[in-house]
Amino acid sequence: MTATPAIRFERVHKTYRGASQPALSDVSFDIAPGEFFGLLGPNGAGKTSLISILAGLSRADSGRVSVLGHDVVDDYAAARARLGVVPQELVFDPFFSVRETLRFQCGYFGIPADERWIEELLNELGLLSKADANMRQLSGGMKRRVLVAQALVHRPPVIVLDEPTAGVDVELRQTLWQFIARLNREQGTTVLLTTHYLEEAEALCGRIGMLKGGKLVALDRTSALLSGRSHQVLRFKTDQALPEGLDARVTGRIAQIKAHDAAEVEQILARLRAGGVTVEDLEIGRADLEDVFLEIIHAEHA
Ligand SMILES: Nc1ncnc2c1ncn2[C@@H]1O[C@H](COP(=O)(O)OP(=O)(O)OP(=O)(O)O)[C@@H](O)[C@H]1O
Repeated sequence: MTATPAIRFERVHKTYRGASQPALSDVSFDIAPGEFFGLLGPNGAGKTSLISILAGLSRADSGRVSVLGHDVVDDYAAARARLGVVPQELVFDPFFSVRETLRFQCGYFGIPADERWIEELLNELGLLSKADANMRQLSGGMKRRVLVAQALVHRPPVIVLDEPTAGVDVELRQTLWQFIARLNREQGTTVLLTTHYLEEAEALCGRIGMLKGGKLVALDRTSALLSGRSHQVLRFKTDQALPEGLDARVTGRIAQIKAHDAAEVEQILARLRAGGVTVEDLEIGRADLEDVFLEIIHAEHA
């Protein structure tokens, strides 16, 4: 018998009132207990809609979603108790202190406040010095740390993070990921993450699903997604315009061009030379998740 999935999405459909296109269309996949799973997709792909349905904040038109076997509609309280959700938006009661906010959250789940765990969360997330400050006195980054602590205070076996590092500084990103990775490794906590930082997803997630226009267009182990790309990527800096017909991705001064083998690398370099393009800091690397992502998202029939 296979284990009950930590999260199961079964044929989930959702069309918002007045919308011409469905936000989610027949989305089905499972996340196993203990997985670190990344949900990726461009703006408007449906990631937040799917997470809102999972968290019981919104209803699917059809299909089912469950958390450790508990349906998020029919068995809402049991499903919600097993889930820790870090939402994208910062919403708080400004009159509570950080510590009160965390205690209050325990009350919401009908469990007594576990003071030792609250101290540990405050410590791990760098919030100890702010524990008695009112929420309204905190910076945006500090508020985001509280959101994470709030999601974890009832020790959920499954945590969902919706773009937790959008607009946060490098230090918080590192603190947050070290802590979440440790929960995943040591306690077997299942993690579902959405992010626009593909290097984060590549570093952390064992498996990745990609949504596009409300449909699941890729679902595989991160290593398989990366190794499935046989090509390499030429990266360099230049101030000049590239010759016509070179399929390059250009970001500011940095250009990236796909090459399938050494001969193609030679050809590309020859064309750049012939076009009078001076290149700096040339390197040849393997395709990264961003290349895979762009390839899948831009695939005509995906
Ligand atoms: N409350 C709503 N009412 C109407 N349409 C909505 C609502 N929420 C989302 N949508 C639409 O549903 C689609 C999916 O949006 P969703 O926010 O789920 O995407 P996303 O992948 O989370 O995007 P982002 O990366 O920008 O956060 C979009 O077309 C969006 O405009």
